[in-house]
Amino acid sequence: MLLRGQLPNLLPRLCALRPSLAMSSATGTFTTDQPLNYRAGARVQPVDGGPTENVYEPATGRVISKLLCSGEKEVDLAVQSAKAAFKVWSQMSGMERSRVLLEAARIIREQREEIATLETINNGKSIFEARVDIDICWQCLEYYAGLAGSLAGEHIQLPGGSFGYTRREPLGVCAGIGAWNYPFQTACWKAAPALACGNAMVYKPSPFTPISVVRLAEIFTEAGVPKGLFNVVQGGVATGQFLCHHPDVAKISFTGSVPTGIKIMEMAAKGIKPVTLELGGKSPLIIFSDCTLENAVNGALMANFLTQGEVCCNGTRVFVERKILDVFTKEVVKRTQKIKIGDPLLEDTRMGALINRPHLDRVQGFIKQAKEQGAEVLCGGDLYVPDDPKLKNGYYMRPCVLGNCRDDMTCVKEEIFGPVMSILPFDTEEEVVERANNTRFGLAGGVFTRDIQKAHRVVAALKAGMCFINNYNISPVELPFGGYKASGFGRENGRAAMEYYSQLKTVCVEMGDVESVF
Ligand SMILES: NC(=O)C1=CN([C@@H]2O[C@H](COP(=O)(O)OP(=O)(O)OC[C@H]3O[C@@H](n4cnc5c(N)ncnc54)[C@H](O)[C@@H]3O)[C@@H](O)[C@H]2O)C=CC1
Ligand SMILES: C[N+](C)(C)CCCC(=O)O
Repeated sequence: MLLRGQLPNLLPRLCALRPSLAMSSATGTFTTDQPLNYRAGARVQPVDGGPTENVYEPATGRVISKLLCSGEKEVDLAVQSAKAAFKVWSQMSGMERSRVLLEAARIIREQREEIATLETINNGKSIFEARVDIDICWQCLEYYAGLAGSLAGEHIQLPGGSFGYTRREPLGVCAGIGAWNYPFQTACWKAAPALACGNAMVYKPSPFTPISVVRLAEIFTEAGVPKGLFNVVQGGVATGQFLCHHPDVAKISFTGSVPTGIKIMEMAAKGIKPVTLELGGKSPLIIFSDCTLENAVNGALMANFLTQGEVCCNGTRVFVERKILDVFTKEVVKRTQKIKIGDPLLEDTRMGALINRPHLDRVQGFIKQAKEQGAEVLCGGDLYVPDDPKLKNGYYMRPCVLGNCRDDMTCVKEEIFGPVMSILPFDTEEEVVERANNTRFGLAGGVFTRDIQKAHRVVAALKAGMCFINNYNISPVELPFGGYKASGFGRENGRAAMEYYSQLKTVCVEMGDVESVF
């Protein structure tokens, strides 16, 4: 096999030693040479594996696997495998599909520690957070299992005893393309509603985080989906393009950056395919002086520092009413300085490593530019070098709070996708709503206040798809999630997602004779 010999120290082969993974894994030990594509119910190497990419452990900078990018032939085989499984799965009742999805949820729950560990090793986020991510995944599958049985149309009476009815039908083979910040979760958010509606899926994770999604594919098979219902192709731009252009792909659900989202939409336009786009953001978090300060501070930390700040819906523009600017800022800085950075597999770590060196450099570049434009670094922003020698090549930085910010600064306008919070004072509600909406993005927004009328008034005025009152960045799977404006369209989670993975057929039934015009 191609990978044998390329990675001399392949022990422990944790994927192979599954049940004991959680116990035996430590930062700096994991490697795998298992194939990372999944097709027709099994791990496979791509038939036309193109360029090889290194897969890294962000905590140490070590290569943990090699990725073979799938070519056009492999993508086609995955789509054909999905097409065959779709024939079986789409004919099953919602209740039958529900049982399989519930079993998948159960297995994820059972293997929570193992999956969270894989996620931490490949993404760099803390194990504490990864466990929460995995909990959201099984909850998502449970939720859509619950909805699968109630997918139904309407009956509409027409004159003379005639009637019509609608059927909610699956679309066919759906393509899922994901980013690297929530690898397993993004796949679940797409697969759960897609499969509940009777679709099949070919999923392409980010080439930076290819590892955990293959476990999801194995779990679906173990749970009893027809072989080929959920396939994984690995690769970057070219593989994604083959998938989007494939004539048998009926829908594309994409999570990633705005520029790629535009390309996805262009490709979808050529094939008249529906798309769901979950894109970037630069969301506002508005702190009024009548808030509960401790909650607002906690909310600001939640809004900025989960997953090293690599979160699309982060509230990175923190607008603070001037009256409490000093006390809020002091408290936020104090709490930010206390965040424990380091080995993400340690229980008490709360911030791990950023995804890779180029991204860390990019985030550092934003901070440098912010300083040049007049922002003041109130804390952090510099590289963090852990004491543990095995972590010395990891991609760490200290979470950063920027003061003295203005709306026209780059750090306030552009998505940084790193642990960088910008604090902006405001004086009136009217002013802050206008400034909050003055962005091309519209993914999320938040408000902290004890005045319920003001809270509802402000979120009603925010041009954003996901708004929080007195909290931030929690993810109940029952609630639809998605953006306004350049942050995309379509929704994941909640009942709404069922709309985006099904199509409506109308059947008009004549009970009398045909009255012809001719
Ligand atoms: N709204 C949301 O739910 C989320 C949005 N994001 C956004 O994603 C970005 C960071 O993620 P990245 O992986 O760097 O984004 P990206 O846009 O570079 O890549 C996302 C995915 O698209 C694939 N891809 C890239 N070019 C493609 C092409 N031409 N055709 C088909 N596929 C292609 C990549 O391989 C990857 O799997 C941030 O802007 C962030 O805001 C990230 C997570 C969630
Ligand atoms: C889970 N949550 C809400 C923190 C983030 C989900 C969206 C993303 O993939 O960035």
